[in-house]
Order: sequence, then structure tokens, then C-alpha cells
Amino acid sequence: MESALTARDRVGVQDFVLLENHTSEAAFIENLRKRFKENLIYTYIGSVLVSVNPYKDLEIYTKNHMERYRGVNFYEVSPHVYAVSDNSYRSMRTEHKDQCILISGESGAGKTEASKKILQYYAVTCPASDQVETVKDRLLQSNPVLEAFGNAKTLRNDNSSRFGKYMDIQFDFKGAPVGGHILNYLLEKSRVVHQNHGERNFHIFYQLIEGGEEDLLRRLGLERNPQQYQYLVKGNCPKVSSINDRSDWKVVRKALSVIGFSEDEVEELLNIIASVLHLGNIQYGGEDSGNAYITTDTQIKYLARCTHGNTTPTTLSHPLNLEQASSARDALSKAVYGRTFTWLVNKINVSLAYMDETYKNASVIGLLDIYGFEVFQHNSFEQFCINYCNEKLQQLFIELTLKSEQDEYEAEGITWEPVQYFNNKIICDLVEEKFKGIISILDEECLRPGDASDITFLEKLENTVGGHAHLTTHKLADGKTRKVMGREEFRLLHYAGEVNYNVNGVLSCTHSLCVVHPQVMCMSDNKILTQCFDRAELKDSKRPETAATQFKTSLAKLMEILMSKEPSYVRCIKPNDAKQAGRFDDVLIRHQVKYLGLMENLRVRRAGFAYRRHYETFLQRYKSLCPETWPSWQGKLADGVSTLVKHLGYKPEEYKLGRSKIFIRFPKTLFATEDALETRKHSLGERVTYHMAWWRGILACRRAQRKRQAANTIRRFIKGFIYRHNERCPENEYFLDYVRYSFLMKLRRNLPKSVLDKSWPTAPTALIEASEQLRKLYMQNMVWGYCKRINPEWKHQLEQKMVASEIFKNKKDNYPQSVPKLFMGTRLNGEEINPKVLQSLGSEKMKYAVPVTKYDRKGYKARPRQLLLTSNCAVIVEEAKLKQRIDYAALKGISVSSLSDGVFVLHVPTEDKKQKGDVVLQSDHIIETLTKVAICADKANSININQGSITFTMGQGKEGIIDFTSGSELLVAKAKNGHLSVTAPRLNSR
Ligand SMILES: Nc1ncnc2c1ncn2[C@@H]1O[C@H](COP(=O)(O)OP(=O)(O)OP(=O)(O)O)[C@@H](O)[C@H]1O
Repeated sequence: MESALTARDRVGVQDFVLLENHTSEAAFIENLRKRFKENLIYTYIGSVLVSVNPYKDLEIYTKNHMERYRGVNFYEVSPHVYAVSDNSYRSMRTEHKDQCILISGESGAGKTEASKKILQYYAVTCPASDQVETVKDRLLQSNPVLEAFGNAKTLRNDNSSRFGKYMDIQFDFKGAPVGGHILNYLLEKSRVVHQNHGERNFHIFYQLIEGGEEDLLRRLGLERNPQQYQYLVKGNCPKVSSINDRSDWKVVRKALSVIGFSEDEVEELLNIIASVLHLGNIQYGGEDSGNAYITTDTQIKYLARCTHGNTTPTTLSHPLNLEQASSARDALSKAVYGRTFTWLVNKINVSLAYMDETYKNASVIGLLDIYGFEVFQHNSFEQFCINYCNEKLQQLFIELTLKSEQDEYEAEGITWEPVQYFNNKIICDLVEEKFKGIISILDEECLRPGDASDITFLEKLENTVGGHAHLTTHKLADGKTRKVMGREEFRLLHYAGEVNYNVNGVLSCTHSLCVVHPQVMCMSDNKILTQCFDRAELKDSKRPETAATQFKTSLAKLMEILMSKEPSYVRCIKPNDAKQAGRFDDVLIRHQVKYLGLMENLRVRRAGFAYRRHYETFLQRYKSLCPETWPSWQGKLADGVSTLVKHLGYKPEEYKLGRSKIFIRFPKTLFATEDALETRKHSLGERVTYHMAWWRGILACRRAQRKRQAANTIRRFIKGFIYRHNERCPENEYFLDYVRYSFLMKLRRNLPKSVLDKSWPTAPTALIEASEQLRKLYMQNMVWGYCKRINPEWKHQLEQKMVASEIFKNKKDNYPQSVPKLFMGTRLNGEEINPKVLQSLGSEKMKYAVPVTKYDRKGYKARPRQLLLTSNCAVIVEEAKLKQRIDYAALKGISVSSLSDGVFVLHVPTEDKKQKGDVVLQSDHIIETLTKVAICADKANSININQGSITFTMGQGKEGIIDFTSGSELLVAKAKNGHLSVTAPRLNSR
């Protein structure tokens, strides 16, 4: 075990809570610097991971590294984003609690890279199957698509995400990723029409122009030259050395098809991208009346072609002046792009959605990759939203961190000591409170007809919340502050510091799209556009929601999602603005430490105890410092630790002993103990090294022995468990998983004491982990093995029950009734299969026999028959006669209703002259019968469960129909109007 404090990790401290002077920002930054210089880019603040972007590839993301972090405790290995990933995954699996990982930091700090690394970690280390591989691929491939449409080159980052992203990864009961869901926030739409100098539009525009096939570009009316397009020349940044648009185009095209976009959908999507470029090239001229008219006919032609618009006016439907016309055009471009982006995210979500009902209760790990605090020279509505979002996240952080601290104290039986911290709720309220919050005031001004303007908004702010301690304006500020504020600014005192926001343009930013545009867009034949601009929206007479309110609502939803999960944090820091490896810019980093609230994080974490460890870990490390505990302590662990710390001279205020852990208040106490350990090692010299090696050898032997003992205990436990359940089972269709889970749960509840007393493993968490490992190694085989030994039929039963569950669970009404019943090999109840029939089947092995009712083709008369399944075919027998033989290879499919009846249809090929059409049968053991057919014929995927009716072929090209209704107490099947009408009993009325 690599300890938390090995020589390499003594480069600074690997956990900031161990900093001697934890209130000093300088000491904090110095620690970051020391570690950064050694390529140690990760450091903890308790369980929060601080990550500094290395701007170079480090050899720390290999498969070997992933393995090193798999199933290992946080403090046993050096800090890493994999440790956070693994910890969340394990908590999700063992504590059955949804998790989320919140990644924040400023642009270019490495958030997206961190989230990709987490995703890759799960893709590599989680269990897999073919189906899971597809989901993993889609999860991974959603990245290049979202990056193409949502990322752009900015001055700060060549691949900057211009939207916030929250992604749920869903895991099934085996811990395999089976689905996902993405929520997007605040796409920077203004980039579509304007880019600052040295920046670019969204990547997709350049990728399409550089990489798109000749044919495609011709269809879209595009030229292979970005300089031709007004929307691509604003930033004057055509080429970026780190970006290869042509090869990125190929990656995106491939990703789109992996995710499941059809060729038509891709074409329509690209049509929209092209139409935005054409829109941007529309020029206006001024009429004598002062009204604008469109001067660029060709653009209009292309635009019409791309959007499949029926009509494309070259005159404006409302008279606008030149400036208004241009801004209406730009507003339309932004709206089209923004809504298409949302459509794209929804489409990806459909492809990531895991449909199987079985996993409705999937466990979830959420990844939030969202912009950190932003403070620029000029801060607009966008920064206001971003910083408001960060206030909310800080509030969540404080609430949840304090809560988890409090929970731990409680679990350990230590009295809670209140922590003094700044509660930023007051700022969140200032922004979001109903009627008197900043957003409400903004809404009011936005929707107020008449003379509302950015300045009236500012005035209203002054009148309504002017007296608030966290807000000031130029007019209200004192002389000193006024000097650094513009007249059109208001200042918020955020938890992380002061920010001046300029109100210029704030009203137009928050306004919803003018209704003229949706009308035009609704006329388009482009399916994506019609979905984006819903007609219903036009008819909706309610006041449209402003962008600020929409953001507030989506943020509230996000908080709800995060609140329901256990959070982990990754705080990313950018070391320099030049994107250079090895450069550590103090000023820039101090700025981020401040705005990420890291000192506040540390203060909260350090408010109680700086260091806590399980008794065993602590005793193991320091026992050589006390004669009574060296070389081994025989009594209770808590007594051993108590003896040890008393011997070391710890004062009562320096530490507390909990139920399973020691809590040390100050790092200096721990460091003194560490120093004592160093000295002790030296003074004992080589003999000790030898002695310790010898001792370690013995310990390892003992550990192995104890592991074997524990494995035996666990094995006995399972054996007993299965034995006890043998009486009552099978009562759960997921018996195997039920055994596994119950085993783990019982293990947690029952075993610790008994095993603990036998000294291995000593801590409950270690025990859970050990059991996880053991489960991986032994469980599958053991459970099968035991089932086999107790009752050889069991393994068979379990396999069949699982197939039945996969086909019918939540799909057919009488499935639950079948669960507690054993599946049988024959249902003939002593009836013999006629020897002549057996003879005619020759050497084919009989697998299943069941009495059935066959409905014949003439008037659906019901006749008793036997259905036999052999290894090769299904046979229908009437007394001594083999009436019909259906080879599995020829069985086209099986249809059954979703109700509680037992009627099913075996579909056979119509061209087969030997067959006289499909076979309509009824079995009293429908689930069992069809599961056997599915297994014998290997046709689990060919069973169709229908609502309402089944159509089948009667022979000679005629069609028959079976209608299903539910209602009567008994199963009734009778011919009615040429249909077979089946009334299935309502099971819940029984
Ligand atoms: N762990 C890492 N190892 C190597 N390089 C990294 C790492 N993290 C980030 N980088 C480099 O920094 C660049 C910027 O990182 P990233 O795009 O993740 O930043 P970001 O915080 O998501 O920024 P934005 O908010 O603008 O999207 C990456 O393109 C990559 O070159």
C-alpha cells in the first residue's frame, strides 16, 4: 500500500488540509507550485480534487493507471481524477446512492478534459457486454458531436466549450453503463453572428467548409472558403495550428452515425448550418423611405433551398430600417442555431436512452462540466448568469459538505462543532427572489410595453434593491467605488469577490425571439426546423419566458438533480494564459484560487479536524513509536490507538476518538508524529529494516490466511443463505442478483461483527471492498455451484427464469404469476406421449411437453392438442397423430398479447406448402411455454408482444385477426365476425 505520505508525495502536501498555515493563500499557492513543478497536477482539499492544467501529455492516464485506482481507497494512492471517479463509482455500487461529479474552473482550465477522462475511466473499468459496448461508444462519441456544434476557438482556449453541460451516466445492477442523458445550459449564441478578434465561430462551420464532400457543398450552395462568409470573417482567424478541421469533420461524421443519425437527418442538420451562413451574407439596402430591402438574391435562393422554405420574401414583411433589419437577421441566425443545438442534444439523448424497463431504477453518476466564476473588464448578462450559477453551486457545496461532515461526526459519535462560514444564500436571494430579485426586475422591464430600456432597468434596480448590502450602482456607491464603476454598471458583491456588470444590451439579451421568425421557420419543410419552431408556440398567448427566467428555472432543476445525489468536486486551474507547459503564473492562479472559492473550501474542511484515519491504518503506521503497541497490539484497536497517542503526548484538545477513526485537529500534531516515525526508522537502522521486512512477510502470510478464513466465512454464509431460501424460492425472478445483493447487504449488516472479531478485515469499508473483490472472484461461480449442489435443477431454473424476465417482465400481464412457479419439463400430468409419435421423431431429444388448445382455421374451433418441443422442432400432436411439425429454422416469429391470456401464434413462412398457415394455440402456462420455445429455438428476440390485436396468415393468402380485450373473470376465446376474440381475465380483480 502506497501511503498518503510517501517521499514523492512529500512534495508539498497532497492534501491542503495538512497545510500548517491553512489560512494563508500564499502557502496554498506555494504548495500548488511545488507540486506542479514535479508534474503532480492533482492535490486534494479533503475529498475535493484540485487540478492544474499541465498543457502537456502526462503519462498518468494509461490503462495501468486506471487499474491502480480501481477499488482502492482515496488516501492509499496519490491524488488523481481516477481516484474521484472510482470513489464515486464504488459509493454508487456499495451504498446504492446516486453520485455526481462537479467540475468547475475557468475557460481553458481543463474541465472538458477532466470529464472525458472520467468517462474513459468508466468505459475501460466497468463491466461490459455487447449492448453496453454500444452505449459506451455512444457516450464517448457524443463528445465530438457536441464539441463540433458547441465548442469554438477563443483567445483562452482553442477548443472552448461555449455551453454548460450536465451528463448522467446510468448504470445497471451489474455496474455496467447502460445509458445516458445530457442537459445543456446557456449556449453562447452571440458567437454565431459575432466573434472577437482572434476567435472563431463554432467548429462545425469550418469543418463543413473544409471537410465537406464536393457534392454536399454544391447541394448546400457553399464555397470551400470560410472568407466568403460574413459570419466567419468577424474574428479574422481563419486558421488555427492546433485544429485540423478536415480530419475533425471525418470524426464528427462517423460519430453522428454511431449515435444513430440517419443520412437524411445529417443532411437536414447541415442544411441548417449552411442556411445560417447564407443568412449571414444577406445584405440590405436602404429605400428612400428609410426602410431596408434585401439586395442579395442569390443568398436568398440558397437559403430557400437549404431550409426548403416554400416562400422566401425578398422584401421585408415589416418595414425595418437598416440597423433593425440586420439585427433581426442576426437574431434569427442565433435562434436557429441555438434551437438546432438543443434539438441535437435531444436527439443524442434519444440515442443514449436506455429503454429497458428493468433498468428504470438505474444508478446514476452525473458529470457537471460548467464554467467557473467569470470576471472580465467588461461583464455582461452572460457573466451575470454564469456567476449566478456559481453562487448556486457554492451554496450547494457548503450545504452538502457541512452535511457530510456532520454525518461523519454523528456516525463516529463525536459532538458536532458548528462551523463559521459565509452563507451566500443572501446573494442567491438577491438574484432570484420572486418580485424583488434582480431577475424578476429584469423580467418586468423586458415585458413592459413602452419606454423600457437598459437604463430604466438600472433605475428600477436602484429603487427596489438599492439598499442591499451586496449590490451597488454608480449612483449609490461611495466615492472610492464610484471611481472604478461605469454609469451603466451595477456591482454585485459575490462570495468570491466584486463584479461590475454592464447593463448595456441586457434587455435585448433576455428578450425572447420576435414572433415574425417562428412563423417563417414553421413554413419550412426542414423537419428539424419545424421541430425547433413549433407552431403551437405561436398560438400560445401566454407571456413568453425571458432568457433570464428560463435560466433560473433550468438552474433550479439542476440544483434539484444535484441535491438528490452525493457530490464530488474537481476544481480546475489554468496555470498561464499562454497555454504553455511548465509555466506557473502566480497572479493568474491567485485569481482563480479566489474565484473558485478554494480558500473557503479549505476553511470549511479544516473547521473541525484536519485529519482522520481508521484505527487500523493509524496503528499500523505508527505502532513502532510506542513500546506497548510494538510489534503488535493484541487488544481492541481503539485502546491501541489511545495507548499510542497518550504515549506520544497528544493533548486532549488535539484529537478525538470516534467509533472507528481517530480525528486529529491540527496538521502539526500529525507532522510531529511523522517526524518521530522518520527518526525512529533511522535509529533502528538496517536491523529494523530487516526486522520489518521479516515482520511484513509474516503479516502478509497472516493476511493471506485471514483472507482465506474470511472467504470461507463468506462461502459458509452464502451456503446458509441459499439453503434457507431454498424453501421459499424461487420467488424472485432475479434470484441470482437477489442473492448477490442480499448477500452484500447482509454482509454489511451481519458479518462485520463476526469477522471483525476475528480481526479481518477490520473496518466496515474495507470489508465491503473486500467482499466486492471476493464477489468478483467467486460469486458467480459460487452461486451457480451452490445452486447446483443443493438442487441440480436450480441452475437450469435460474437461467430460464432470467430469460423469461428479459422477455416478459413488465410486458405481459400474467408474467408475475409465473415467477413463483417452477418451470417444468412436462405438463402432461402423467399423460404419456404416444410411442408412435416418439418413434416418428426418431432420435430427436424431447425437451418439453404441454397440453394446448389449437384454434383451427375454420371458425376458430378449439381442439385439444399437445405441443412438444424437441431440440430441432416444435410438434403439434393429436393423440397418436403428429399433426404438424415446425422446424425452428422455419419459425418466423411468435406473437402474443400483452394481457393475461394464454393465446399465442407461431408464424411460419407462407411460401412453405407443407404448412397450412400460422398456428394459433393457447397454453395455460404461457410464460413457461414461450420461454421454452425461446430457449429451444433460440428465438428470444422473435417474440412480439402486441397490444390490441394480432394479425396472422391463415394459408392461401388469407389473413386472420385475433382481438384481445381484458375484462371477464375467465379466459374466453370465441369467433366473432370472422375474428377470434379473446377476453383475458383481469388479474388484479381476483
Ligand atoms: N489533464 C490534462 N492533460 C493534458 N492537457 C490538458 C489536460 N487538461 C487540459 N489540457 C489541455 O488544455 C486544453 C483546454 O482544456 P479544456 O478544453 O478541458 O478546458 P475547459 O476548462 O473545458 O475550457 P472551456 O471552459 O473553455 O471549455 C485542452 O485542449 C488540452 O490541450
